[in-house]
Amino acid sequence: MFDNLSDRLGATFDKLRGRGALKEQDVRDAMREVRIALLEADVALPVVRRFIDAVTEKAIGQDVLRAVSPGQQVIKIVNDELVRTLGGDPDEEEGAPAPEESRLKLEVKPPAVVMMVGLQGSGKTTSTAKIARYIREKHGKKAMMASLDVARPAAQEQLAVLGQQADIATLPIVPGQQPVDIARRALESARLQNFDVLMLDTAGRLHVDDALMAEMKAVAGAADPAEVLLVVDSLTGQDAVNVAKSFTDEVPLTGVVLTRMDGDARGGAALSMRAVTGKPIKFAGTGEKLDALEAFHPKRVAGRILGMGDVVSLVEKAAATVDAEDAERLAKRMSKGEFDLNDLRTQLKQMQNMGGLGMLAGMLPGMKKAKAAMAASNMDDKVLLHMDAIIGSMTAKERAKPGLMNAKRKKRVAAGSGTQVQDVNKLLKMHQEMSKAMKQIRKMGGLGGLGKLFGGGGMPGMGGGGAGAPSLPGLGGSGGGDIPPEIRDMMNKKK
Ligand SMILES: Nc1nc2c(ncn2[C@@H]2O[C@H](COP(=O)(O)OP(=O)(O)OP(=O)(O)O)[C@@H](O)[C@H]2O)c(=O)[nH]1
Repeated sequence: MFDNLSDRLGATFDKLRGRGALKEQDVRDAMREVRIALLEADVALPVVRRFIDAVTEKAIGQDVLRAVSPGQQVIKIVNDELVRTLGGDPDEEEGAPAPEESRLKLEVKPPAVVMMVGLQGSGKTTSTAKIARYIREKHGKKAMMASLDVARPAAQEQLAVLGQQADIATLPIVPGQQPVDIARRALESARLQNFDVLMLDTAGRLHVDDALMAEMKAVAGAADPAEVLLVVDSLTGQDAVNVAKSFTDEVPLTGVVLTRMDGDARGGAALSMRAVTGKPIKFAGTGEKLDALEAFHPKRVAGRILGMGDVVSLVEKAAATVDAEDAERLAKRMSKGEFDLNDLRTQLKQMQNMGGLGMLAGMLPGMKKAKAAMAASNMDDKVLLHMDAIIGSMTAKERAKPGLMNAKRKKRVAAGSGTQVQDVNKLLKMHQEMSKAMKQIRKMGGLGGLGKLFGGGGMPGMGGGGAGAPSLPGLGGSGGGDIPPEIRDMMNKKK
């Protein structure tokens, strides 16, 4: 699991922290954890080996040994290797477009044929419509779709329905016509009607077999496709990679579409795919809706693998421990953009239940600053108890509006809670940062939105309906599996 990878890395690198230099043995110990995590994520063994070797070699190098923060250095090396394994360049600029090899090559004499192949149920038909739509939105090109699936009853109708939904032309169905003939008719029709692109949705099978491959070859021969995209279900892990390997050997694939990335928190298929097949992943399907398709960005996916998986385990922990009533009250307030010291107190209680402050803050991308504030004030879980006492010594008014407190009141509160004025100030500073972070998270659709991205439930206490908590209004996720652009940006920025 991805959260295992980050858990393991976190635990291992915590041990490394503060030692000043990385010893070979430390790196090897850390890599053992990485290896287990990757294998658990269903990454193919040769890919795991290559990955570990590459990281080990770089990590034991001179530069790393001189580093101030060895743990972080290794995390960076692991991250960069993830990006490379996914087919990206770790040094590319933030916000750069998808790598060249991941882009569609449509600059041929129109109509450019995009042939979709894959097993039954992989999401081929849905992806065909998604890509036709994508081509219109991102390339400004007009696409026509044709289904060559004469094996599955109603497959052609399914594509026609999707075409209607997305306002994309489909080739009229002629009952009884065979795939190669349909392909020829589609080409002719697309040419006559001046379509830029022709999407061919081919038949699937339950397994790779000779008849299927023969049909794919015949269609490719007749249609001379500019792109042959293999659609595989990322949830099937190494099976997806094996399917891809079989197709690669038979059909001139130009790229891979990984569907159901919205439900795949492990990324094993993504990590193995390129290394095993040598074909770039061009798109990731992120939901059932027709706009749930992303150009494949290795850096983003690497970021998700390393960092964002934390959110899932956080969600699970939260679901098990958070008091549902508190959570609902807090969510309501936060949905109005309110977060005072009473809320902070509730939140602190929940954080304690969930394993402490630092852990929680470390998990939430929006909480970076709050975490820095905590680190700066040397806050640990003992301080968490003090904070509860400090807030308990304030008046109701002060809890609602902490800005009201003057120096004299702060002194009183400190005395009343058995702490120092500087502790009170630290707490206020932290509240400020958290309240900012909360607003940011709220803007992004709430933690529910984050949780849903990775197939987890929402995060109770902060919105979204997690197991064991009621569905909370206001802050819920953005629905579906769509990744809101803000979160996408955030995932991109997060290293
Ligand atoms: N969550 C999620 N669901 C998807 C995704 N892509 C496709 N699906 C769903 O998966 C199911 C199967 O998709 P289809 O497009 O019918 O599969 P297919 O490969 O064309 O199947 P055949 O035509 O039988 O070969 C549908 O319910 C889709 O909505 C995705 O990226 N995420």
